[in-house]
Amino acid sequence: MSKTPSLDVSPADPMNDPAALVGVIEQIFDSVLITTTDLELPGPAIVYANSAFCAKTGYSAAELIGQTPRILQGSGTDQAVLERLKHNLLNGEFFEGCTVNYRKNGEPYMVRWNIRPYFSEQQNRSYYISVQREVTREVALEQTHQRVVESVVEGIIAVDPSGHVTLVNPAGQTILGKPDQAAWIGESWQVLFGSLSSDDVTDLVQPITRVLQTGATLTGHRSQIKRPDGSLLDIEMSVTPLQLSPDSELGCVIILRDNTDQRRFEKRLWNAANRDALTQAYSRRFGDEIIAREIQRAEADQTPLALVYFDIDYFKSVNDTHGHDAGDYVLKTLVATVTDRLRQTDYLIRWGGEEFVVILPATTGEMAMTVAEAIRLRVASTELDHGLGHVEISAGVAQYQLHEGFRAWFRRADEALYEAKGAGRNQVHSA
Ligand SMILES: Nc1nc2c(ncn2[C@@H]2O[C@H](COP(=O)(O)OP(=O)(O)OP(=O)(O)O)[C@@H](O)[C@H]2O)c(=O)[nH]1
Repeated sequence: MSKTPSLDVSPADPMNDPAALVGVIEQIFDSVLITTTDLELPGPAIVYANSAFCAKTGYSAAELIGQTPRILQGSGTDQAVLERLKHNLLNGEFFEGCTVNYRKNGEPYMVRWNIRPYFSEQQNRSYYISVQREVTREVALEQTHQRVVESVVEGIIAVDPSGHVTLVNPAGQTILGKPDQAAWIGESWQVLFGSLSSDDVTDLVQPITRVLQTGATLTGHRSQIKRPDGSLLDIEMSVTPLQLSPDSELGCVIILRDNTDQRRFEKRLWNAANRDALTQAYSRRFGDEIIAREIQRAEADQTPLALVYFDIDYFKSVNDTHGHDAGDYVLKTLVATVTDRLRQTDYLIRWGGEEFVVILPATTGEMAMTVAEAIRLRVASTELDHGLGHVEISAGVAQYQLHEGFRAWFRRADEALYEAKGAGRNQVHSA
């Protein structure tokens, strides 16, 4: 029986081959520096610097050997980090930190580095082995991100896949009315809305929950919230899901935009375009739009629609006796008084001068008579300031007849008003 010949070539073990290890250290991208362990001035001496270190700092190996690593330090070097470094090394502990170093040409760069004490048994000598990586771009990027997050006017909230808050920027804190980020970090995201009313919470929590469940992005969700100090805020919310890996749970980034000023501005613009500047009743121009729309709806749905056309009795004498400003005050008060009596769905239009039209959707002529009569009584019983006493109105009421069109409808109401005036004023007539 023949014996299998044994191979006497043992597999190579690079870890036992100093030349191979030096080759690795010379080849890696990170800088490696080995120094003596003398911490007293002038400090440890460099005994080895790899090619990456030389390339990064601009020094040759010959220039570095025997020097102290302090030649890398400068005005921007963080002394607190160096103190920690010294403390750790004196205690024989591992150190890791980040600071500014300087190249041979004086150019600063950010470095993240670690140092481990190493004791060589064979040579009975100890070293500090330091591995360094330039992080200038990463730090700059991180600082830029942080500045952006801190300076944007939108509130930014980050929620990790376990549902915990990891970031609330200053705008987010202001919008949610709680200027203390620390109170939220690490908390479950629902806590963010804990100080809002339950309706507001539902309006915000439900859409966020949906994003976390479905992964579908939400944009432009509008909501009005009441902050802890009672102030109302119009906000617009967008929620973008975040997934770290295909099978992980979803986190998200919530963006809150405070639209209060914009909405206020839009409302002011809208009012300027559609309301009468003196009384804030709807303008005649917008009134035409309302009437056309309501006629169309009444014709389509076959629902009743009524109109009250009224004007102030003897208004000329208010102006003549008390002046134009007093007349303006009477008109404003009248509009406030009548508006107060109307439903949200009714429209009060300043038709011109001291004439007004009220459009009452889903209202019969009979019901409109009751409304007009109530308005008449309320106006007559409203005591005006500045010793003006009270004013009275006369009104004509007409229900829309299908397909008659606005002109005919309005003419009937006008005739009813004329009758009311002729019959002695301070009364309501029906067409
Ligand atoms: N102060 C003020 N007066 C206005 C305004 N628009 C119209 N008027 C005045 O309203 C008055 C309307 O007078 P008339 O049309 O004679 O009607 P009246 O005095 O109310 O008489 P009757 O309607 O017949 O009871 C005029 O004096 C107008 O100058 C306004 O915006 N401000």
